[in-house]
Amino acid sequence: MSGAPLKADPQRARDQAGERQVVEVAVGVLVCDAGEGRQAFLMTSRPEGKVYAGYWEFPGGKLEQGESVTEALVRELDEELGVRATEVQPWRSLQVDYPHALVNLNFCKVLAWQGELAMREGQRFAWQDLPTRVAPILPGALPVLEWLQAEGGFERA
Ligand SMILES: Nc1nc2c([nH]c(=O)n2[C@H]2C[C@H](O)[C@@H](COP(=O)(O)OP(=O)(O)OP(=O)(O)O)O2)c(=O)[nH]1
Repeated sequence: MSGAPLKADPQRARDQAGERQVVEVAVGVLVCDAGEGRQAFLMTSRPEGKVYAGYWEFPGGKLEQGESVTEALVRELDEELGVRATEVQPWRSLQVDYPHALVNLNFCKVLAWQGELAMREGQRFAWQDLPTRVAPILPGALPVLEWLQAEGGFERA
């Protein structure tokens, strides 16, 4: 990853500015076949009680001690969605400077999983294509939409 972090909500003060550790996060873009050569991707809303509650994002969460990105993502997808990811492809990374934390987002494409989706944290979910129909979207999820747009295949019929 190169360049300055994306600064979210720049008008707000930063917590513990100067002594911040980078928090590693594993994020999954679940992709499914939407027919006629098109694809769709899964977005979920942030549960109550978390920062940016109600904002739409991609499922995932912070790495625990000793975990790899893939291990953390498999665990988070099980905890949040009740599925077992079986094909995880590391994709892009991005640093975001939020008022609450400095995070390094490790985005992976999730191309296969076992089990039915079950929102275990009371979140909402929506299969999306481009342009998306959900709002508001978390600042650190917005760049993903540009990357998907650039790749093509996710536009609405
Ligand atoms: N899951 C996810 N997190 C994202 C995305 N974009 C983005 O900036 N983030 C940020 C928001 C949070 O600061 C951080 C993820 O932390 P989190 O609080 O959701 O993680 P967690 O599930 O491990 O939470 P917890 O156990 O501490 O409650 O990454 C995204 O698309 N998905």
